[in-house]
Amino acid sequence: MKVLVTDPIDDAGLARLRSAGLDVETDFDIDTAGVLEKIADVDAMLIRGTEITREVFENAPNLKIVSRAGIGVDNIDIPAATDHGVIVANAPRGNVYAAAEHTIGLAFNAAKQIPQAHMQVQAGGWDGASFDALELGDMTAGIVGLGRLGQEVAWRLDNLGMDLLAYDPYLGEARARQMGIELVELDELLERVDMLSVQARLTDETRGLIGPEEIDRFAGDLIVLTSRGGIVDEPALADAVESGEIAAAGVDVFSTEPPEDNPLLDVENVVVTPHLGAKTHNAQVNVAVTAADSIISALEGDLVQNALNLSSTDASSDPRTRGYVDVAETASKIALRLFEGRVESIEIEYAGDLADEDTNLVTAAVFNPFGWQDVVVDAPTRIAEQRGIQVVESKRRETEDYQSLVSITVSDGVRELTVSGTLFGDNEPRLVEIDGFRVDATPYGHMLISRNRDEPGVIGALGSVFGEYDVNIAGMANARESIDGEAMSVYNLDDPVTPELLEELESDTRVTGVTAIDLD
Ligand SMILES: NC(=O)C1=CN([C@@H]2O[C@H](COP(=O)(O)OP(=O)(O)OC[C@H]3O[C@@H](n4cnc5c(N)ncnc54)[C@H](O)[C@@H]3O)[C@@H](O)[C@H]2O)C=CC1
Ligand SMILES: O=C(O)C(=O)COP(=O)(O)O
Repeated sequence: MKVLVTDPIDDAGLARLRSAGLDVETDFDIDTAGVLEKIADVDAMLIRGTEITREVFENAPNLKIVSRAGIGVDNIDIPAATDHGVIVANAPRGNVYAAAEHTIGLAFNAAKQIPQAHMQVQAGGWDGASFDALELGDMTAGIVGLGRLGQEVAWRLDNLGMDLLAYDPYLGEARARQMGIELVELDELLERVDMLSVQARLTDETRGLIGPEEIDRFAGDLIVLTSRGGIVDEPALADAVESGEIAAAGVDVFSTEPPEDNPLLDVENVVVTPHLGAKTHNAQVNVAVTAADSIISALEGDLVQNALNLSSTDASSDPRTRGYVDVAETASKIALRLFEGRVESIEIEYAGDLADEDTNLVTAAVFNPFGWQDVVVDAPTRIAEQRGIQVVESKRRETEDYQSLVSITVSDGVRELTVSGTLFGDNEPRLVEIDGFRVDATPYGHMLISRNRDEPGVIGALGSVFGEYDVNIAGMANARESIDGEAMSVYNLDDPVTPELLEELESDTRVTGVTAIDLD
């Protein structure tokens, strides 16, 4: 069977593949177009940064796995892989220490202006007074994204004597407390910390998370970026360091790599490195071997420990639960978007016929919308609990109205919110309860959920606002608590919801809340 390797990896990984009897082709100069030319007879791909688009999966009839020798998988279209039954796997642990050390290295280099001083001395200069170094030990650091890498960075900063805060919407408070870290909202973090360290993964949610407004709000001196470009606005950061509002920055990752015309490259107090975080010998061996092992497991039909998606071949292996994988993921995504607290626990209830089935894959799907890199096919509950989120799974045979029902309840210990879904007729997903409202909504595409006072004219008024913004309503489900009480409307829209449209809907005093959710 043929494995195509499109990025340089340590020889240990290549040797592993060859010793398993696989035919290994390496082509490190290849781009996505080149992949398309070669992919027809390829069974597995081992990659790092090569972009793997939907088109690749569409033209790869034999492909079973794309294995990433590294952590970030933002270069792979995972939903497309899942649609085509292709497993996506990464190497989640192999380079974390290397990347954490690099983060600390960058922090010191930027704070102490070491590269600038080095260049001065090499050029014959000797003017220590021209540098204005920062001291890390007295600082409070704020970590955005307290996952594996964020936690390794936190541990090292803690040992330098720094106080620590973090922003991470998918981590339980108790877990952070165990590490001596205070979890706060992003705005508070920006106002309270001296050093900002960004270790979140790049997702639709984190892209542009730290934009010009957030850079402006940041009251500290130092920013370090080592997870992915695109999370922090580069021109705004460059301006802030150039003008001295922020003393220094250390940047390993860029929105486009290699960076082209990137303003960060022109600012003296921004120390840059060429995505160097993982490039230690140990890390390179680790990730190459892990990625190769995943390929061998997949091609031998064994469980792939580091699989990140529920490939449709797995999900379809049991037609009784297949449809519920999507229902559960959607219900979980909607619950997370609507819930206003921090999720400390999650209850997954299976009722009706589904209670008799093996629901492991359905449970794993519940965690897909959480912003974690490791999506938990193997042991979803254990991984959630490692992140400080309690999981309660329950099953009951009886349901009032449905053959099967999956209900997801998220809670912060005080408030809770439930979303329930089922399959109708020909496996058609339906949402039947959202936060106490009984609805009959089809989850797909651009959705908007509004809560409003149950008064005449409100729905018409909202409809006119959609019209004004040229957004067509494809479907709508309405539910209410009681006459004159609160009502909920769930819209399917042909067009995406813009921030301006949201603002206008919210400006109607009869509307108590609107949430836009994109499902594909
Ligand atoms: N510079 C380099 O060479 C390296 C970079 N990386 C990057 O680091 C990233 C993180 O890796 P891990 O920590 O292993 O992944 P992880 O999945 O363990 O951690 C990511 C964390 O981000 C959090 N998160 C998700 N959405 C968020 C949001 N909206 N706001 C704040 N936090 C959010 C998650 O809850 C999670 O705790 C990888 O995705 C990869 O892109 C990893 C290794 C080397
Ligand atoms: O593992 C990751 O996500 C990294 O960013 C490091 O990987 P790379 O050096 O780009 O292969």
